[in-house]
Amino acid sequence: MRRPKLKNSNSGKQNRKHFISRKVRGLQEEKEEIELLKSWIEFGKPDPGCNPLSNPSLPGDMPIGRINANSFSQYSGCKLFSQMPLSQKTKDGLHEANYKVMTDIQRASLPHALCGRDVLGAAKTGSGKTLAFIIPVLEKLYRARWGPEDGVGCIIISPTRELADQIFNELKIVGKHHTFSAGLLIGGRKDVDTEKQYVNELNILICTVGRLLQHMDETVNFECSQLQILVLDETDQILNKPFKGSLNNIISQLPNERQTLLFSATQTMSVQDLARLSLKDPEYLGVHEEAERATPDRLEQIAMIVPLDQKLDMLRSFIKTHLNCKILVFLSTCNQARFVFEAFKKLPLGIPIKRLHGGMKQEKRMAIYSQFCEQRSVLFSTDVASRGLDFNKTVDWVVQVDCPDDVAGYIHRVGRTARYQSGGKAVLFLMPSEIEMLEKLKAAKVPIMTVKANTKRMLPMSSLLPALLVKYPDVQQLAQGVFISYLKSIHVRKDKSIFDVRKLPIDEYSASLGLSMTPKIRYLKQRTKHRSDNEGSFHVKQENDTMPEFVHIPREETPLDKSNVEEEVFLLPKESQKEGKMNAAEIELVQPATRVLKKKKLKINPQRPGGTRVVFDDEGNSLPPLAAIADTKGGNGTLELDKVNERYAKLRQEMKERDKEDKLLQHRRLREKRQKEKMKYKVARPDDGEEEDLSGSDEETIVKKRSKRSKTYFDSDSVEEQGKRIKDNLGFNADSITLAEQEELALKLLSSMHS
Ligand SMILES: Nc1ncnc2c1ncn2[C@@H]1O[C@H](COP(=O)(O)OP(=O)(O)OP(=O)(O)O)[C@@H](O)[C@H]1O
Repeated sequence: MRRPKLKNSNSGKQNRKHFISRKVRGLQEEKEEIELLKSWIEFGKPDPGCNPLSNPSLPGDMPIGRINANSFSQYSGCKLFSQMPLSQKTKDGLHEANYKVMTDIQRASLPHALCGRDVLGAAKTGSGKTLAFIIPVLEKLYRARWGPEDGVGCIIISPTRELADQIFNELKIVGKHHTFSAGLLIGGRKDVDTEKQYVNELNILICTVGRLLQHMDETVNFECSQLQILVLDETDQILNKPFKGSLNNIISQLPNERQTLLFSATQTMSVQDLARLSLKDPEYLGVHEEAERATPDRLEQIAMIVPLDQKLDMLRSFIKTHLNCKILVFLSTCNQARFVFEAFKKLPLGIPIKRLHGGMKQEKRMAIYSQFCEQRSVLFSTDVASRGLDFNKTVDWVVQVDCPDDVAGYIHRVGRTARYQSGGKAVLFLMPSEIEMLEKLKAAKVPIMTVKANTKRMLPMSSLLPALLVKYPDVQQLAQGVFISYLKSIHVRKDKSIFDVRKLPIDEYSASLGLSMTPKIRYLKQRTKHRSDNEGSFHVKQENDTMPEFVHIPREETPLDKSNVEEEVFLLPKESQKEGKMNAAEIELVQPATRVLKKKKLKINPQRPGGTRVVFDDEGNSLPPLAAIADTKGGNGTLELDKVNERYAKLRQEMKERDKEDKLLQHRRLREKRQKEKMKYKVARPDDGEEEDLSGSDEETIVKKRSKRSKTYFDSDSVEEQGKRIKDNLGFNADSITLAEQEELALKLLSSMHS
């Protein structure tokens, strides 16, 4: 597009001056506000270890902020956001989102978090923990005058992609008037390469563990050495398996000098966890510890004893009698979510149904999640939706068809309803063998009432399934997958006093899924013996009566089977596989029963050239590379596996070290570059005493630099076209300069270059 000619150069100059002086005035005001906030926060900061909830709240007619030269209004204990030492931009964002009165966790944690302390916050589900960390993040970066040249200032880590997306949206709402750039970095997206290009330009990263680690490992310039604040949402989950290893890796790459905020409805942190996170005198704020119940007050909870083979009938009856409700149904495995969804699609319930599980494509997951927020429907989900998700506070019923792993799992699942000030209901189907769970729940202050299911009014589902399975072979395959994966999900659970696979009515369960024959499950008595001989050690099964074990005899593979296999592996403790810590029982779950683990000796011909690398012997004759480690002395050309392993380990080590050196070098270069840019920028900042100099090139540098502080939201899935997307997202800020103003500036630059 051609630049329009300026008709009147005088009026152009005047506009320019007007614009620049307005900008400078804005900067001066910002500087003064920051000074005020810093003094106010310092003046009224709560004593370490105190819970601000116990402080009296501020009377309504008290002045807010500076009272006289050296004193400020009290903020620890106050009830309204407007009484807190927050920037006007944050206050405006909160006001527009209709956030006025703080919740308990916000009242308790904000005063500590605002003055830079590490915080461990625990409060019931739906009590507003998200704002309790978003506000300190915005404020910390604002008071540090964080800008694009400063790079990543905050990392918020979430256990699931949907929760990360929800946090990102909340940040966009509350941080609307700030100029920071923020990015959503979550797995399951194709365009990681585009993310890599922009990740260093972002100030706030909201990410899942895996994607963050991927950037740390793969993005050449990824730099977070200036990190100011780290947030872990659902901390207890992130600190445990399967995230534990990755999180340790991430933490090791972050600077220790930072503020850390940890939040969850169920905090089960150990001293080691605190040490891992290098927390400094953290403030523990468990605001509902003294409460009578661990779950929201407006939540009604009931439990029903339902035998395994009647669960589907009960579920169908339940949904049919609650067609006007939004219902979230939890199942143990992806296979179950798939199967139940497919079956109910073919036997309609009279209400829209959806499914959500980890085996789905990311775009689909996001779409389902958004649809369920808006639409009255039934969502069949795995625990992927059990934590943090708000669904617009509109879920009426949470139905747990399968018992959760533990009490914490239960609290998070039921917490998807009765959020903030709304009410909700939850029902738990318990098998007779799982009744002990009720005691555990009651001991953890979960008020749950047992009701008797009215089996007479139960609508049959299992009786309809055999015909359905005959008609749809793909659903039949799914049913078989459900059978296997459900048994495995019970088998891998830790609490054996409740979850005992031997107590399950296997044949009845198989029949209730519509299967004409129970899939072959060979029960083996666990026998573990470690034997070592000359060839090394391996596991063999041995007699042991304590725990049964099962091995699934694989069927012929079909496309559906493939997905089942993925899920079955998913059900196993992944990290123990990775870390080589699987016990014999777990190994048996993944190995076909007939597979014999044998250590083979590979034979090679040392004279046969192979590969491109040439190795020479003492006489200068060329040898293939592996010949160097072949047992040539013995004369049989046998390749010693130990030597091979040793060699590979050495090579791996070398590569790791080189990789590390490269990364360090790259980081150093980048830091130097940033430092230079920052210096240039800081020299040119008006708050360093240069705001008076508004003529000539300095003034242009200031405004140009400041105008760069427009906001970018980077959500790599939100717009189709990459380049367009990034451009489109620039300039969200109401304070940022308009296109006409930018053109004007560019014009001035050009004319000053020519003159
Ligand atoms: N001060 C407030 N005023 C009004 N609504 C609020 C306030 N704080 C939070 N909310 C609303 O309450 C709901 C629950 O908040 P949030 O998702 O932060 O809860 P949570 O404690 O993080 O829950 P979970 O433990 O399930 O993650 C959201 O819809 C949020 O918009």
